Amino acid sequence: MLFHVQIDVRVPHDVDTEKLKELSAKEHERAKDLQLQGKWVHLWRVAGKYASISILDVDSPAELHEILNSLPLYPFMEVEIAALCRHPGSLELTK
Ligand SMILES: O=C(O)C[C@H]1C=CC(=O)O1
Repeated sequence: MLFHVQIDVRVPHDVDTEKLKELSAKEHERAKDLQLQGKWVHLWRVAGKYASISILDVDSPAELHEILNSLPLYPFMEVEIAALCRHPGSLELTK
């Protein structure tokens, strides 16, 4: 199942800079693992924002929830999700 996921990161002003750096590094490691597993198929920065747009390919909404919940920066994230299905005009060149 494909999901479009928009993540806006809202970091509270009182978060320690070093702690934030550490969480960001862990976040990128986790994102890398999920990409290598084929779960996180697109990861794009939204230009000019601390935000991203992603496509995840997971087995269920429950798995998506589990993955998002496992992200180190999750406590600071606002997440918008849309479930995707094939558009009838798509050439179906990808799965
Ligand atoms: O946008 C960020 O850098 C925060 C977070 C969201 C996805 C990811 O890999 O890191």
